[in-house]
Amino acid sequence: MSRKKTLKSKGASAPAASAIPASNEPRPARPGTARPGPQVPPNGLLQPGRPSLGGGGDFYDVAFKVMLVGDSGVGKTCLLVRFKDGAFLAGTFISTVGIDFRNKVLDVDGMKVKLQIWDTAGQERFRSVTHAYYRDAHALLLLYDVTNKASFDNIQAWLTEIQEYAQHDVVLMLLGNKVGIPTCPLQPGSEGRLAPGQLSPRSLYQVDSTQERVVKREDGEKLAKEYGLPFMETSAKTGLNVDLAFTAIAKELKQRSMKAPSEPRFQLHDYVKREGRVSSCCRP
Ligand SMILES: Nc1nc2c(ncn2[C@@H]2O[C@H](COP(=O)(O)OP(=O)(O)OP(=O)(O)O)[C@@H](O)[C@H]2O)c(=O)[nH]1
Ligand SMILES: [Mg+2]
Repeated sequence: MSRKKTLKSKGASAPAASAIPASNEPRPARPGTARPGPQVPPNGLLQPGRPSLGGGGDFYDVAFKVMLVGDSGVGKTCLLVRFKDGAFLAGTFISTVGIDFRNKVLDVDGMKVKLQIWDTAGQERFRSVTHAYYRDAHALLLLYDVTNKASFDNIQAWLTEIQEYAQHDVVLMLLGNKVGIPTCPLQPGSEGRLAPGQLSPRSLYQVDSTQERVVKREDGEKLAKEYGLPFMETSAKTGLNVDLAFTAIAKELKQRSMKAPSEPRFQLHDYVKREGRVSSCCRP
């Protein structure tokens, strides 16, 4: 049985996701504290306007659990901090111990959608801790680092793990992190897209740091296509596509949770392809 076939069928015709009820929310762990797996949420949407227990009193209509996974050092914690606080954790790399979570409420087409985002430790020694959390995740963001080939090569192993521990209908997205926004002159209003002829060939593989890109965008796209996954390149440092990745997940989960959607079905793949910014102009 090929992985491609199995994983493709995971995302295709998934049933409605079950939302997390406010009363069953796990309480926030102290940063760096390993905790046992949370309770399985029962089916059903939340009552409109229920306050969030773990999110500082934010109001929301529906809540979902999202998990960040991938090798140690790919930028999971930084991606979450960028999304939650709009900041970049530069400086010394402090590896996550166990698991931690942050909440953020998004306005998705008039509905308050709370994402409870679990930041897992990428280090092998914490794998057994994180396994316990997969089963309740509604969505997974699987990251690799475009400056670290091993982190890309390990994606297949992560997919096998996801297949083993996550729900069959989990929403899954592949992200290549640490890409850069081009530094050459931009056309007005074209942030992230460059005018033709303004880049040197080196810029094709630009990253947002002094590290060299070793995983081409095309390789990420190819792998994602092979497994039927939506794909984007991101930068926790510059914020490139970070909000978009979480918004896309929130839109997909919200749509799935609605019994009889009034609007046309949300197309996750098309959305990220259409809205995603690229880090080089040399690609149509
Ligand atoms: N240039 C650049 N550096 C980044 C980016 N994201 C993270 N980093 C750096 O990469 C290192 C690792 O980032 P983390 O977010 O802690 O990595 P992690 O995936 O959470 O690692 P674990 O907690 O060990 O699983 C840190 O030094 C960050 O500053 C990015 O988008 N661009
Ligand atoms: Mg971390």
